[in-house]
Amino acid sequence: MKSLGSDENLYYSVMIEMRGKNVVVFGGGKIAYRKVVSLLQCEAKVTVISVDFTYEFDELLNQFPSITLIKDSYKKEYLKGNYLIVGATNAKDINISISEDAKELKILCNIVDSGEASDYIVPSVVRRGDLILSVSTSGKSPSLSKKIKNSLEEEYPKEFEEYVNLLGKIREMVIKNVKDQEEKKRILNSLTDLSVEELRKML
Ligand SMILES: C[C@@]1(CC(=O)O)C2=NC(=C\c3[nH]c(c(CCC(=O)O)c3CC(=O)O)Cc3[nH]c(c(CC(=O)O)c3CCC(=O)O)/C=C3\N/C(=C\2)[C@@H](CCC(=O)O)[C@]3(C)CC(=O)O)/[C@H]1CCC(=O)O
Ligand SMILES: NC(=O)c1ccc[n+]([C@@H]2O[C@H](COP(=O)([O-])OP(=O)(O)OC[C@H]3O[C@@H](n4cnc5c(N)ncnc54)[C@H](O)[C@@H]3O)[C@@H](O)[C@H]2O)c1
Repeated sequence: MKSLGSDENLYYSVMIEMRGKNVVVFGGGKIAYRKVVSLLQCEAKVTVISVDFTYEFDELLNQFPSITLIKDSYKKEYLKGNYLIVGATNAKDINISISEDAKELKILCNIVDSGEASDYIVPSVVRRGDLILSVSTSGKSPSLSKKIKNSLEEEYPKEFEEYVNLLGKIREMVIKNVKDQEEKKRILNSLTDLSVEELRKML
């Protein structure tokens, strides 16, 4: 079997259910904010530790009361009990310590200024309800990821949210009612040739 990767990285793409899981983010700047928002949207339980915070973090407190903000500098003790760690300070040496300490505790970390020190990296994402389009360049060019994301946003407009919902509902009906395996597969594959209007009529 052929190995997948480029020379440096062999990333495995996964989708993680984050609801209720503890995540600690170090840093209170622009990049930390971006990571925190996407984690909160997935209903993770986020604690942010930073020497200082941009004003946007105060606004987050109103919108997501589950967030905890702690004004402090990095300490290893903050890592314990977390499912994921994000090192997003602007201090390279601190980010490296976060990575080393996380490895010792066997907790996956994302270090925003070093793909190498990260166990996982974050892709550029387009969300249309349950349709999730993720783009990564394995760290080679986040700018290209963003550019491709922007073109996917146009190619897959908001209507795809309803489209995927309908496909999901009809798929369940087909799985329940069609027993023949080949016939089931044929029908499920053919559903994606139908328009939203045609799918709506099937319900
Ligand atoms: C996708 C996105 C998700 C997110 O961050 O949420 C993301 N970066 C985004 C944007 C962005 N980041 C940077 C720029 C400036 C232009 C440029 O450098 O190209 C822009 C563009 C902009 O801001 O306009 C600078 C940058 N990024 C990293 C480094 C350090 C390094 O390379 O080592 C530096 C240099 C810092 C310096 O200057 O020294 C590292 C990483 N950034 C990643 C993700 C991971 C790899 C993703 C991949 O494989 O493509 C990885 C490895 C780690 C991680 O963060 O997970 C988000 C898209 C936002 C969107 O979707 O709109
Ligand atoms: N991954 C990405 O997408 C991406 C994009 C651009 C930049 N970066 C990198 O991310 C880093 C952070 O960028 P930013 O714009 O958010 O920086 P920033 O200067 O706005 O914020 C840095 C934050 O780290 C905090 N901090 C510093 N030392 C700390 C410590 N010891 N303990 C706790 N908190 C500490 C500061 O108080 C501040 O809130 C940059 O150094 C840059 O290299 C990453």
